[in-house]
Amino acid sequence: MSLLELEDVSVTYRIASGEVPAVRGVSLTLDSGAALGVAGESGSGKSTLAMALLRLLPRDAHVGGRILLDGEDVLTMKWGRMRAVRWAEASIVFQGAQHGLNPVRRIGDQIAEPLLVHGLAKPDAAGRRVTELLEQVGLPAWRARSYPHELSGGQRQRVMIAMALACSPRLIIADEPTTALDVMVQAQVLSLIKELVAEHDISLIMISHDLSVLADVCDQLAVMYAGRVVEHGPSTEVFHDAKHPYSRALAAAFPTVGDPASRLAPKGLGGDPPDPMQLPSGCAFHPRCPVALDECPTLDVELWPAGERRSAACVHVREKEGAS
Ligand SMILES: Nc1ncnc2c1ncn2[C@@H]1O[C@H](COP(=O)(O)OP(=O)(O)OP(=O)(O)O)[C@@H](O)[C@H]1O
Repeated sequence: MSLLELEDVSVTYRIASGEVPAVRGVSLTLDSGAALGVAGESGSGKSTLAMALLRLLPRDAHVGGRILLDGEDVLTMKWGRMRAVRWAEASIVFQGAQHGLNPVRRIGDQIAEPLLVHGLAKPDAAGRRVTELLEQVGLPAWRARSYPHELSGGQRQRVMIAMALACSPRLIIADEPTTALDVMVQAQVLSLIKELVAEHDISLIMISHDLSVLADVCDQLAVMYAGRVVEHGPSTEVFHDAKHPYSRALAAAFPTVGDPASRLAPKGLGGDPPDPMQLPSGCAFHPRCPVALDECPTLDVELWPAGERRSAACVHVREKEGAS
């Protein structure tokens, strides 16, 4: 049974100079207890998509399509219901934990807040839950009395994960949860996330530019380029045998988890990702594509089947798989 279904989701920012189509026609499903990785370079629309899931986007963002969380459309929910869903049913961990924590409040009070706000615990019980959550994320109970500046970056990210777990949500969205951390701490936080989602049967959407990290943690991968999903399938297959030339370049840039090369741009790709306000015609990837054909600039691109439970938006896949 799907916990989350995205049907033709699009997000357009309306700014003074025009419209920014940040997410274009994304359809994905996430089964209960499964982990989906969303990969792509900076600007591909990953964070916009994540924020759209919990309606956390600024007012100038216009969202289309349907986002069904356990069958309920997030986009048409009343605000009261939406607030109840956040933290309690789905929570989000952002990149750079230092920005997500209040610098002048103790850690324990911040972890307890979602429990108290949602009326899920009285102060005493919330205190006990904070101790339990700190233990789950590998921090001693006395850390509840610390302030954020007394913790390392990795510890702060653990606190953010404890907050995300506080109300026992069914879905956690982790947006580049380890990007700001050094390689060793990154590996520790990743294994913590893996362990927690498995133990608590939580569904996970994890966002990263690093395909190797996602392949390590997630069952399924969606690769985004210029606001669209260009490849989707089981993560190890997409990572080791990508069908789209963009996914291949991303996979080649991040050979193993935590590799220092993960800070580099995709190998073999010239140029930059396109400006969403001036998207190339046809397949938006064609100006950077090493295997582009004459027809790519005018191609009506879609996700074509690329083997069992796999799809890719590349003309070569369409030809090989015999789709039309
Ligand atoms: N508030 C906003 N107003 C206008 N455009 C925006 C806004 N937020 C994001 N964008 C644009 O939307 C596009 C997608 O941005 P988004 O942050 O979702 O990408 P991303 O893949 O998450 O990138 P990163 O990895 O750098 O966070 C980009 O072109 C970005 O400039």
